[in-house]
Amino acid sequence: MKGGTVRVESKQGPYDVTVGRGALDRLPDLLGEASRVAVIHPASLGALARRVEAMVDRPVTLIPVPDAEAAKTPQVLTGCWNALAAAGFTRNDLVVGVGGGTTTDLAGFVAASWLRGIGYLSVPTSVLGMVDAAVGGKTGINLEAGKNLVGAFYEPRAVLCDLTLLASLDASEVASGLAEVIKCGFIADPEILKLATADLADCRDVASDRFAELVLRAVSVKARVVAADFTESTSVGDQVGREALNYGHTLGHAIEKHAGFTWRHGQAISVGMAWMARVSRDLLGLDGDTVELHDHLLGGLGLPLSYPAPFEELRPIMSLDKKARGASLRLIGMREIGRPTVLSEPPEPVLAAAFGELADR
Ligand SMILES: NC(=O)c1ccc[n+]([C@@H]2O[C@H](COP(=O)([O-])OP(=O)(O)OC[C@H]3O[C@@H](n4cnc5c(N)ncnc54)[C@H](O)[C@@H]3O)[C@@H](O)[C@H]2O)c1
Ligand SMILES: O=C(O)C(=O)C[C@@H](O)[C@H](O)[C@H](O)COP(=O)(O)O
Ligand SMILES: [Zn+2]
Repeated sequence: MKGGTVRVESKQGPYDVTVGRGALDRLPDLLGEASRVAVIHPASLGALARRVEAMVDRPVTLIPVPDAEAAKTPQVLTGCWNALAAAGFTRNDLVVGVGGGTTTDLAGFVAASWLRGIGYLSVPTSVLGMVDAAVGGKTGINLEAGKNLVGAFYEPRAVLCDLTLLASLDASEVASGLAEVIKCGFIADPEILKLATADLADCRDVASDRFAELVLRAVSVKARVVAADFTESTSVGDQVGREALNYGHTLGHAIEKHAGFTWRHGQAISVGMAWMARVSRDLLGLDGDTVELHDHLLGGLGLPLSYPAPFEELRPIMSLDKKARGASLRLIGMREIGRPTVLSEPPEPVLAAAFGELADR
């Protein structure tokens, strides 16, 4: 399998996510009525941004932004708004986000907020961007206080996942994106876990058929989940909607904040999933083999399974998680593979002990 198209039928959809080598060639057909196009990209991907500019037959404003989480700040957001104002962007114009998940989160929010919403086209260039961040309409920025605290649900008109763009990505970035793929396997698609178990090295090869199938499967999981619960509002009792995609993220986001946003998102949620597997074993009866499978797959992909800080320093940060309600912590746990569930007000000693177990491995 070398690629394919997944349709996202969300509340603001429908739109297509095109996965494959050469997917970027579709871009000129997706410009619609735009009089102008802004290309928001990390400065380090300037050559790619200029390649996109050359594909556009109308005025283009290139907006370079910092790399990684440094892009997701109020200051950078303001800089993007000012660039659109200077170039006279109007309601029919288009923002194109070209970059990893940090860039597409930022660019999507620029599009969502400029004139209360203009067209947005997403060109993710990292594994994580393709399998998760660019799909499903969560856009936004971080604050000093924590991850993704300001943003909007705002869908793109299309997502172009050109697998050839991944050739220049570091191995650690590939692994970071695969953490979200493994997450999709645990919450909704056991075939992902089988594909990964069969050949972990092949999973990390962005030119392999196995890799392309993993991307498509993860995008399909995300499309199904957001179609059923776009604004993350249908979890009832221990039944879980879009919040399932947050498996491993309560601790993961706390680690990112604690590390001053120097840890990659995928690395942080890897620790978060290893932790949640243990919490789920202790509180939801998840079997030991599935806990082991977390360690085997995540560790085997080169992802971390522990974080070097006392749990007491991470726990207060977790209270700012979007799933929390008032003083009550709500986690996404798992009863078995494919059966995520909401875990409300989990006993604190269990949380601390599970974290200690990771350090002792
Ligand atoms: N909106 C969502 O639903 C959603 C989902 C998952 C993650 N996220 C967010 O996504 C972000 C993480 O995304 P990420 O892991 O892509 O990080 P990133 O955007 O920081 O990209 C990782 C690094 O790879 C570089 N890079 C990107 N594409 C490249 C390429 N083709 N060649 C060489 N280098 C390249 C980037 O410049 C950066 O240095 C986090 O902020 C996370 O919170 C959002
Ligand atoms: O799309 C979703 O919903 C997710 O939760 C996907 C996550 O992988 C992603 O990291 C997302 O940005 C987390 O969002 P947040 O609402 O917890 O900030
Ligand atoms: Zn994530």
